[in-house]
Amino acid sequence: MMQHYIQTKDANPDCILFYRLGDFYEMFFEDAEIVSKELELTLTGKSCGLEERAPMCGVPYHAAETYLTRLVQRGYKVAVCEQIEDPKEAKGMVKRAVTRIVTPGTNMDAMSLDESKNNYIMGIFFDGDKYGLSIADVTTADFFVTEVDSNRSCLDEINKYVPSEIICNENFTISGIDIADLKERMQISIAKLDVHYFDDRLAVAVLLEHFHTSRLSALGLEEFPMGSISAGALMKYLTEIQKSSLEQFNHVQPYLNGNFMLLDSSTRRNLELVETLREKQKRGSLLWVLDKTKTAMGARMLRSDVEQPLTNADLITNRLDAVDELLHNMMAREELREYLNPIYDLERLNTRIVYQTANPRDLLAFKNSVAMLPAIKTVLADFKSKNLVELSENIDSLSDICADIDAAICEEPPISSRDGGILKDGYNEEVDRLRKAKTEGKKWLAELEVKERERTGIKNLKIKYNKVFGYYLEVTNSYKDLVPADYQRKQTLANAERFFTPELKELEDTILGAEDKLISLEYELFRQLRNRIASEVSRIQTTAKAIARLDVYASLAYVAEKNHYCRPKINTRGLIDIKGGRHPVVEQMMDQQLFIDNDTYLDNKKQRVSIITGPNMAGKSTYMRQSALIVLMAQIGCFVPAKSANIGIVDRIFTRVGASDDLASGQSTFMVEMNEVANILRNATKDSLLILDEIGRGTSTFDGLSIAWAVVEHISNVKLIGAKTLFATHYHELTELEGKLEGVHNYCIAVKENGDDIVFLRKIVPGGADKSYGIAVAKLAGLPDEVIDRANRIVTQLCENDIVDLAKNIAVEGQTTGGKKQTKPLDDVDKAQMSFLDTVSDDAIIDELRNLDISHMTPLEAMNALNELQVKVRNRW
Ligand SMILES: Nc1ncnc2c1ncn2[C@@H]1O[C@H](COP(=O)(O)OP(=O)(O)OP(=O)(O)O)[C@@H](O)[C@H]1O
Repeated sequence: MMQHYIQTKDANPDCILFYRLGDFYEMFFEDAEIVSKELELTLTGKSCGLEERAPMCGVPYHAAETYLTRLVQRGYKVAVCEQIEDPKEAKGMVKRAVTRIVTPGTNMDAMSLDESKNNYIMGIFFDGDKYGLSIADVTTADFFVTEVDSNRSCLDEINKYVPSEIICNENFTISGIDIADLKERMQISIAKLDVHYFDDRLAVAVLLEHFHTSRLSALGLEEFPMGSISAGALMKYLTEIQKSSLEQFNHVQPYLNGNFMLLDSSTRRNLELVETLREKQKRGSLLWVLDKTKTAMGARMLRSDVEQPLTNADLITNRLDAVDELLHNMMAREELREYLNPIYDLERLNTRIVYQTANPRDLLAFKNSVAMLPAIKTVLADFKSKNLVELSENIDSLSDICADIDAAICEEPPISSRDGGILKDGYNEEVDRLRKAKTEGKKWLAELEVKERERTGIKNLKIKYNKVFGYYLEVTNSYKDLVPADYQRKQTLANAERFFTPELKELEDTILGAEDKLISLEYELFRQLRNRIASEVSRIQTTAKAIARLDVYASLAYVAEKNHYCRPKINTRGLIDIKGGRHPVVEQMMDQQLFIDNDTYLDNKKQRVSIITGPNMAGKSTYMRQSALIVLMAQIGCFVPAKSANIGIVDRIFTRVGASDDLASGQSTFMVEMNEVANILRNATKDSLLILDEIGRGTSTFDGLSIAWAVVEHISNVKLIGAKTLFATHYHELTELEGKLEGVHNYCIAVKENGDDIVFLRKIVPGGADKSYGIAVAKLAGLPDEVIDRANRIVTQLCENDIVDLAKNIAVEGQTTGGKKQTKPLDDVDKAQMSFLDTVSDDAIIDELRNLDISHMTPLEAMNALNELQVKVRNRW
């Protein structure tokens, strides 16, 4: 055995070997050490004919999947070695061989995985220029193929799918990203495969053969040569490690990035689409609000919809029509949701059936789920919208499969398919006959027990059974003397003895013979039934997808009704006009009545950029995110939290919000911010929506202000970008851009002053904010009075210093541009003002400057006034 173990391990060096021995899987040597450490199991030793005992660790057969899954989730690969019938030998001859390899991306044990998430494995083929990508979920049989041409887009795709495993060619790199880092931080298992996997002819041949076609165009892949190679390599890898064909993959979905709204990874995170930024949990995300699905399939589909909004107006409108119809047919919708409720994860059940791991209870669950389909079809028959009609057509009631399972499997079958007791009486004559023999045998045993008690006078004589000795007569020591001579001893215990008689032996043969035959016959019939269902894989899958889609529409309709959403109009003119918009998540977190709604208006012409000012905590971020989320929700085909909304389709949403860390570790917050801004400026188009929150905050005030200013100039310029933009800032100077740059307008979030305190009105109004109120907000937050007083004094000093600096600048500018010499040192505002006067020969400006009463202005007003003068001076010279 040990020799075979070592050979098998040598053939699978990167796997932990689960070696089946009887009722246990055993691991040896370093595998045993890893398993005992990771799973906190006892490490023992086994001699196995070796001189020294080999370190050994074991897990029971029935619990192996749980242990195996835990190892795989930690990034290990596990090879499972079992006894199988040797196809080369006569029937009944067995050998030990690796039956499957389980990797993070191919772990099908749905019990221990989050069913609302897909478990993706991704293939990447990089030729130094482009990335060919293929993405598969072994359990749900989703299979996507695409190509991207920049490392950023490749990273975005990885972030979109968050695969558990990536297989790639040797050349794979993403410049600027350390692959080891990707592995570590995103917990992705990455395997670089041998070059022959990615051989273009071989890989494409694997793909074509799998789909029984001779042309890539038949799969819609003619435009994806790189993606096809990656798909072929992935297919080959999966076939090899699963040691079986991939029958469930009967469909490949190529997609062009242009079919979906592009969301880069930071935007996906910032908008908290499927999990919150900080806690990384679903509660508090957009998905949390929208997901009222009843099935795991529906939950998965909604999640991927949220991550991939559409860009095609017709497709969006069709989805909205379906949601609309379900919204307005409340009774029918709720009836449908009732029917969806008991439906199990048909996609995962289907895969278990195909992989022959489905047990009798799985088939029963399958039957109970499928039993709902005719009722669903009946209710759907009254619906008229295109997508619902199509769904109804795609739902096969699968009544033949349901009838087959119903005829065969009993009401409460065991979990294991090898324990017997699976089939209904009357399903198979031979099963019925053997069952009778078995029950009759039990009756005979009871009769024999009574007879022997009477014959021997041993009152507590019992006929018992165990796996090692079979049936035996047990006599306690107190009756030992009454044991007749024809009893043959089988075993002696401390307080009893066990015997058998020829009659008991004969009975045992009949009963156990019947039992063994019955178990293997039941298993065989169960297997036949399972294989028959597996041959219908494609019908089941189409139905499962249609049910998932119906569940998504019904969930969106339910949420729209419950949360008072409206149907968005969709336009392709680039107009975004939201009246009374609300933040879908924030309004759920508070009493809905308390959320103050706001309008958003952006277009491709006069209203491209909104500069939004307002104190901290006023609601700027909430407002900007809500606008982005409403656009995104509309493009998913979902109703939106607003009184009315007209949404011009956007090709991308970019966000730059707050401080965030990124995969590109080792960079400062400001560096990350600038990287993201650079990415936006490079990739945004006139059809994009940009949410920029406090750009430039991470550096010194004047550098930050200058960067923010230049960014707005660049974005608003139609020749350069011209994207629709919401730009929140604490740099009030930026409000000067209104009127200077075409399409730029000021908005602020209103607050009311109440003595030293402020009241947040949360309403967005045209115009710029006059003050920043930072210290007032700090006071609201409960900072001690002495700190607040000190902060007020410091801010006054700071602002005055700024004014001195500014005045100095003006003066110096005056010297150099006006030609007059200025030698006096300048160290306060008055001096600056005087010296400035010396340099200026223009009477009008001198008068203006003289009349400036800085001491009665807020520091900011003073700065602005001096700024304006500076501009005037410059313009004159
Ligand atoms: N329209 C609204 N109605 C009711 N409450 C709101 C509204 N908008 C925001 N809020 C509340 O105000 C809080 C602060 O909002 P937000 O973070 O958007 O402010 P901000 O102006 O971006 O602040 P900062 O400049 O400090 O980042 C939110 O957490 C929310 O509870």
